[in-house]
Amino acid sequence: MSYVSFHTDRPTDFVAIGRLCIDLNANEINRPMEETMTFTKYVGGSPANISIGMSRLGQKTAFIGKVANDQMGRFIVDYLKRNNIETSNVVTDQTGAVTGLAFTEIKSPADCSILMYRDQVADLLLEPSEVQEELIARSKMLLISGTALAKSPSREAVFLALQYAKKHGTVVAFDIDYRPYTWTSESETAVYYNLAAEKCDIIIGTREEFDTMERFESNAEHADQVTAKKWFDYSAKIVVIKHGKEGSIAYTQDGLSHQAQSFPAKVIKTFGAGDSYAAGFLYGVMQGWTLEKSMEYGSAAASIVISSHSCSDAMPTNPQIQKYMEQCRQGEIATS
Ligand SMILES: Nc1ncnc2c1ncn2[C@@H]1O[C@H](COP(=O)(O)OP(=O)(O)OP(=O)(O)O)[C@@H](O)[C@H]1O
Ligand SMILES: O=C(O)C[C@@H](O)[C@H](O)C(=O)CO
Repeated sequence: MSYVSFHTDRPTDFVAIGRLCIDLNANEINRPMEETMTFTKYVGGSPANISIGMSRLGQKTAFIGKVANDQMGRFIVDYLKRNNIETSNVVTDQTGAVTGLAFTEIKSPADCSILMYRDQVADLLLEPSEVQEELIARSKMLLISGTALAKSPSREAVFLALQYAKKHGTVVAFDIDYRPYTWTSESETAVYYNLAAEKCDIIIGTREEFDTMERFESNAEHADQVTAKKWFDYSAKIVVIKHGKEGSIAYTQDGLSHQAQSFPAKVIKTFGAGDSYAAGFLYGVMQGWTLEKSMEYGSAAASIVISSHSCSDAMPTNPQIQKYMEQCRQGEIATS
């Protein structure tokens, strides 16, 4: 059964709005940042990673965002183009803003963190007037990502994009993507996340991210079902709650729940799991697959990415995911 219906006649499958950044991933892994000397540069930012994932899966993909007018900004745009992502709505900042940097610390497969440099970043300067209505109108799905709601004018740009999506019947997916360092307070986060989630068809987040959204509500048990139910009174058709290695659960308007286990992985670092999961899952939903199959696909994509050094560059293609799933079935891949 299909829980969301798409305008299948549209030329663009998927458009994401939000941040385009740089990841600098530690080359010397299994040690603290203090002892890390070299890094490899990749395109980063959760919605950028998801878009790259969707494009690798063969979806006609576009991006709405803002980059710095410097070498890093040009590197990002060039990488998107090389990955067949339309950049007609990627605007170049003219105010001297910089590119956000995420330095990753990989102390162990289970203990990774990100050190962010995000003062005066270009991605949060996207103006509402820069969002192309025409692009959203010709896309089947719009993905919004929580971090873009953290500051004006990017916040208003995302709300305008949501308005355009409603007007044109574009399906909206919301990846909560909570990055505390971008926000002023948890109360501010909860208010804006709720305002955005009300307008979305598919909401994806971790248990902890939903807890942040529920700051002003009573869900003392942190019950996934209680979390999901609230959104069906607004626009949601699917609510996905992720539980790391324990897998994920999706709830649907008809009161059903759908579960997925995680796949084995030889984990290098855990970040990027959520982005690859989102790409694989949303791809499945767009193909009209069952939620179980879509979640399984997302979980396999996540295992591939966390077994790799990068997030964006490691986003898998369909043959890679299918091969990985088969190898897991044959018991050829064991958890590290
Ligand atoms: N250690 C792990 N081993 C195997 N699969 C994992 C592991 N961690 C996460 N995953 C897979 O990735 C999916 C999403 O992971 P998670 O719930 O950690 O999301 P997230 O917190 O948004 O990720 P991120 O670390 O990128 O922010 C899980 O549902 C699971 O399938
Ligand atoms: O989201 C960020 O800004 C950092 C990401 O680019 C990084 O790849 C990651 O954390 C993936 O979720």
